[in-house]
Amino acid sequence: MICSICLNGCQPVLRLKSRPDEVWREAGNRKSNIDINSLAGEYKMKPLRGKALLNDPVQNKSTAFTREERERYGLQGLLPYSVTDIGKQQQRVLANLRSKNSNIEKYGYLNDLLERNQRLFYRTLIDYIGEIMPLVYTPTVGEACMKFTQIFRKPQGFYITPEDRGKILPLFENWPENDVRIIVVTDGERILGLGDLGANGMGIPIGKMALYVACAGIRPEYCMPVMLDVGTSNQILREDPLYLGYPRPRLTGQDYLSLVEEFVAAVQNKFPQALIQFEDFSSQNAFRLLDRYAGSVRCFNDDIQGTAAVTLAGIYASCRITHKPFVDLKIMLLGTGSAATGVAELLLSAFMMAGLSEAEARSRISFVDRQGLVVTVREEIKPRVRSFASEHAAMDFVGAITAIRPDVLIGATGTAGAFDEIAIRQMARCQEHPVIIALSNPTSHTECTADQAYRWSDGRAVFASGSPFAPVTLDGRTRYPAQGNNVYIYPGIGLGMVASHARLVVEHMFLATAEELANCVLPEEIERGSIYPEIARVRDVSQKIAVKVCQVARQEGLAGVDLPDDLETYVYTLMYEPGY
Ligand SMILES: NC(=O)C1=CN([C@@H]2O[C@H](COP(=O)(O)OP(=O)(O)OC[C@H]3O[C@@H](n4cnc5c(N)ncnc54)[C@H](O)[C@@H]3O)[C@@H](O)[C@H]2O)C=CC1
Ligand SMILES: CC(=O)C(=O)O
Ligand SMILES: [Mg+2]
Repeated sequence: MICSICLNGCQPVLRLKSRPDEVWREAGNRKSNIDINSLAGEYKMKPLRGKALLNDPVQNKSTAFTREERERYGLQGLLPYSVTDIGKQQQRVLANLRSKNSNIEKYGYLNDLLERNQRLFYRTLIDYIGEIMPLVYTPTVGEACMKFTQIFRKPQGFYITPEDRGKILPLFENWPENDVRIIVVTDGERILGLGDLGANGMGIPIGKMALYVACAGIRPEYCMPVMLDVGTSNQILREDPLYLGYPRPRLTGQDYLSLVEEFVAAVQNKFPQALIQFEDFSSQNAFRLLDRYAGSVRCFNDDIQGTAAVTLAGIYASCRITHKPFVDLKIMLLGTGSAATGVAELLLSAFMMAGLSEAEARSRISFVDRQGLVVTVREEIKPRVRSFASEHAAMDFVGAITAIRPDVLIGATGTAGAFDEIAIRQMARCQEHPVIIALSNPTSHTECTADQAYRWSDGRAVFASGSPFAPVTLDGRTRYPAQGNNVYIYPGIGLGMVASHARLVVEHMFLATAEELANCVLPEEIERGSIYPEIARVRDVSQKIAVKVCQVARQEGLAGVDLPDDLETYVYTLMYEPGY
């Protein structure tokens, strides 16, 4: 019998909700010195009774408390008669959810559910990930951030402002958990393609964390969303009487860097096992912080590195549709920010790993910005982009497509419509199956829609986008766009880091996980033109990504524990599976 988790023949007994150490023993692996209970051990719960128990989102089961539990915990009279199981509760949640008129109402309802009954929230998110992910993540999270001041109900996550300078470490004592393994931190300066949203950007770390739990089985208590609220350059927000953030102009320069430094040092001190995920920083700070910390601190930047891996995976998978060898590809990037530059740098390594010289590899990658093709004769070029500048004469975007004839076009601009009809038609003139990856989020900021990409390429494009699009039927044939989003990478990276206790996150992890993600795309998905796995399989994917991270950690001598041979089983045993 094939296991529905790993799809490779492991015994379904692993699905049982045994204690992790029992599962591990069952797997027959005794080669490790790992104390599995310290990694995935049961969460120690406070003993609660009565109303306090019903009001505790971690322990609450609401109508699922059995008669015996109702008696034992003083719940009689506090619940309606019927005892229901989690499945029935899910049906009620779904009926409620689907009755809402707008996505933002659904977002609010789901947030309330999380605050009421954490296990029911995560179980439902996992079981209905395709339907619910767009409501807790892109695109709805973008709208939620824009409306954060109006829809705010209950504080979640941890806020740090310049007024906390010098006392971040003691402030961490206020966080209810001592064992934090993953921190997603933003300063709110580049929230999706929406710009500087200041403290309203807290929706992003919260949404990313929910997906860590749902997509990779990271235990909720290990997760800490953080807002480094250093002010905002968004004057409209600062002047909004309902604005909840630090209502000053954004901290810059040394004042900014020293606050981040204090935050990172405090994390090392208080939560030494934590992985820090930098998220939605401005491009300049994103690179600055990554350069400063990647070599010494367990951290990565999701927009630079997670996005690069997911994009590289999509490019690898596209070769199975276009039947072109990866080493022959020419890739054009629109935008020269964090995401595009991260993609170019990982692609460079991937091309070189595939046998190209550095010069040859660089020549396969071209950048276009608002001024057109980035060419060597230009005076002002961003330092990280300069080495990719093309030898061509200066020309506009469509001219560059015509001259270079890229196989793959990637948009990371945050600008709606940046792939217009002329550009897509030109791609379709140059290539039988142009690969178009419109990374920008949320949907309102995508470079082009799925419908546009298929229509303007006469149905021949291979299309993926950062936010999800429904299938498109054109000339009687249905096309299935894929979602090219770092959600396929970062949760697995986090799980792999939790599993391996690796000291650092290194580039090989992103190269290896990109390959693995591409391998996860099933033949039937390739057949229908998708370059990413169906989102419903994201937990299986994250498990495989985590295994790759462990393998790289072991190969590079970075693992903090002696990893066992059977990494699939080991990683699986660490994954939180919500239920009663
Ligand atoms: N799908 C995914 O997993 C991810 C998507 N993104 C999305 O990518 C977008 C960009 O993110 P970052 O690179 O971090 O932002 P960024 O602000 O660092 O870079 C955006 C770049 O696009 C350029 N640009 C804007 N409009 C343009 C146009 N019409 N033509 C040419 N260049 C243009 C800007 O000058 C800048 O260089 C955002 O919308 C973000 O949501 C980012 C990370 C992951
Ligand atoms: C997906 C993501 O990380 C972004 O759009 O910024
Ligand atoms: Mg991001």
